[in-house]
Amino acid sequence: MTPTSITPTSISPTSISHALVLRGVTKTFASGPFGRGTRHTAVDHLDLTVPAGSIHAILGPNGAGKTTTVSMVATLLRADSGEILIDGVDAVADPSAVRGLIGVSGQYAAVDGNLSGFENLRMVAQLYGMSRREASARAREMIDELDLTAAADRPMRTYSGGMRRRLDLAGAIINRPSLVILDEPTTGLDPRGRRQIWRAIDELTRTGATILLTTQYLEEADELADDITVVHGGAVHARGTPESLKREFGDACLTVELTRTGALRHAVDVMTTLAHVGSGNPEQLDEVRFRVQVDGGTRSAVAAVRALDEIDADVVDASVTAPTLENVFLALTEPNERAAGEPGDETERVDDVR
Ligand SMILES: Nc1ncnc2c1ncn2[C@@H]1O[C@H](COP(=O)(O)OP(=O)(O)OP(=O)(O)O)[C@@H](O)[C@H]1O
Repeated sequence: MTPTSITPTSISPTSISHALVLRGVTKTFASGPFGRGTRHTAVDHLDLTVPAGSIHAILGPNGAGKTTTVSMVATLLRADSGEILIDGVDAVADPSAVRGLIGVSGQYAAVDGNLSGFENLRMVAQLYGMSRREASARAREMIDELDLTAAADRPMRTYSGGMRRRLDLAGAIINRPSLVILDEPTTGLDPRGRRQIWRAIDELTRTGATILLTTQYLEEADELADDITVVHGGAVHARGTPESLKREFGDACLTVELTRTGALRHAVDVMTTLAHVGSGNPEQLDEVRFRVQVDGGTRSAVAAVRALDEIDADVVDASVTAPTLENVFLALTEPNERAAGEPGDETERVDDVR
């Protein structure tokens, strides 16, 4: 993974090369027969900048507009308005030029199930205009890189889900695109299959490729992404590095275990009075444990434990867990989104971005 850290507004257009720029991109769909019903805005004035060679993840709940966004970047859908630039080429005005610059996952896995993985890839390479010899060499190279050597000459219909995904990824990158678009590349894979794809994606960035990724798996974004944009209702809600988002929007959690005679109810009542030191509402986990968010990290965890000590609560164990991207996701996409604090150095709220 490239250790790039960006602050979108702090990057001057000349200071860094952007593989992908979206400005004010909007897409609406009409409902009802013949598209005559009400219009629904799937993507709403979306701005995004992705530095060359980095991995950018778009996160959001179902229906947030992720697939619509990547489909517009992939020239599979036309934006209603706004600008999409890939390596400086306008995807709306010149989609065919852009198609030579991008690779899109999900399009190659089922080319022909009776052909072997190698034959499928060679065919895709030839479709990109490579000679048969060049296509064969490139297909073999991809097969080896994606760990498919042993199965290369078997009919593709015998491949497992994970192998198909890797073959699909090989098809998406066989033409050495500068921007690779991966829409939920590991959905449905088991943990081993997922990790194999992660390794392949990581390897890909070493060749200088830029990756735009959507995923439902927060640990996937955490593992792979240099930067994350959280979208909700078609608009950007926040963006930053995984770490800056966790710092800004995720809360650490204090879990406390008392002895059986440790007066849990009383302890929980005391916790509810500690909002002034950054504790949230305590949640009772069982008859001896409760959990409470501690906005102020260690400081509020220490204050909480002190308060328990003052009431002789018989604490057996108290541990603080670091915020996760899941906390961030939930905080930013819940229906009554909490009023998040001021943006940190590396994290932006949508109001700051537009
Ligand atoms: N072709 C279409 N016609 C009408 N509405 C559409 C169409 N495609 C998407 N939408 C709507 O646009 C919104 C965004 O959909 P999109 O598929 O981009 O979301 P998503 O974030 O990818 O969701 P998911 O995680 O469920 O795949 C949704 O409300 C969806 O119903």
